[in-house]
Amino acid sequence: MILKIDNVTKKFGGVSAIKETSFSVAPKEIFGLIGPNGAGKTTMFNIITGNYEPSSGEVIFRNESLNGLKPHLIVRKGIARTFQNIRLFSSMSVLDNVLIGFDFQARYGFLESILRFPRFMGEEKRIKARAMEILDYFGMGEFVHEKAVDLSYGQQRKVEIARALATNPDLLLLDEPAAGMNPSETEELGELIKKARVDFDLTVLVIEHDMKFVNQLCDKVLVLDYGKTIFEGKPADAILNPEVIAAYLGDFHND
Ligand SMILES: Nc1ncnc2c1ncn2[C@@H]1O[C@H](COP(=O)(O)OP(=O)(O)OP(=O)(O)O)[C@@H](O)[C@H]1O
Repeated sequence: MILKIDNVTKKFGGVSAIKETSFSVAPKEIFGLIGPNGAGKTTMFNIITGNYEPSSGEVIFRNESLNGLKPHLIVRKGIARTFQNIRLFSSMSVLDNVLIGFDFQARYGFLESILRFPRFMGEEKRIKARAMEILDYFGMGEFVHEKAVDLSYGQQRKVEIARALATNPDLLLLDEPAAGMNPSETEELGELIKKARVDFDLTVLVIEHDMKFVNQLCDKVLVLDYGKTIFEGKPADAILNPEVIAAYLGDFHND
């Protein structure tokens, strides 16, 4: 298993957003985290990425506990994410937004970058080429010099994924990647994520509300409701499960 969530609880004041939840994600799996609004999905992402500390329980990534690690260190361990609300720098170019993902500072501090100027320049060139390559992969090659704000919603989501991939992750967390996309864009994105899993050697954990998309994309799903697991298994079986149906009140497109 590449990721193991071991009996994790997260409390905010008196409210438990996550209650004693456990699950494991296998290498190269596309694993869906689903459930109605407020079920605790984004909280789970925030725990995995170190934005929140679990109240109890443990997150284990490649046999190593992530508890207590700051988010930037977790990125360096090989976990990257996108956000439910797109977080691009709107007035910066598409290319610069992706370059941020490469985390220059992590490799070269300011002084180091002056002392090793030639090497730094070589590295910068290499990083730029890789950023262009990733953007091309997502069909964004012709937009690299556009400002992020001038792109469509669907294009911005692809740039966010490209930026996450720039950190060279083993595990990619996608928070509602298809939100705001039309059905054909959604289907295209699903195929692209499946292809990227192979080409970028990725394990993917995805939060999504669109069950058609989940069905197309995910090998396995975990359904949360009020912070508790109510189903784990194949997406096609989830939509037939009475407890899952009750949690959604029979409406899988309630968002
Ligand atoms: N920082 C916080 N402080 C207090 N309560 C929070 C915080 N973050 C989340 N919660 C609460 O935890 C619960 C789970 O929220 P969370 O955002 O994880 O749900 P979700 O499944 O991602 O929902 P959605 O589909 O609407 O994004 C909610 O009741 C929410 O109000």
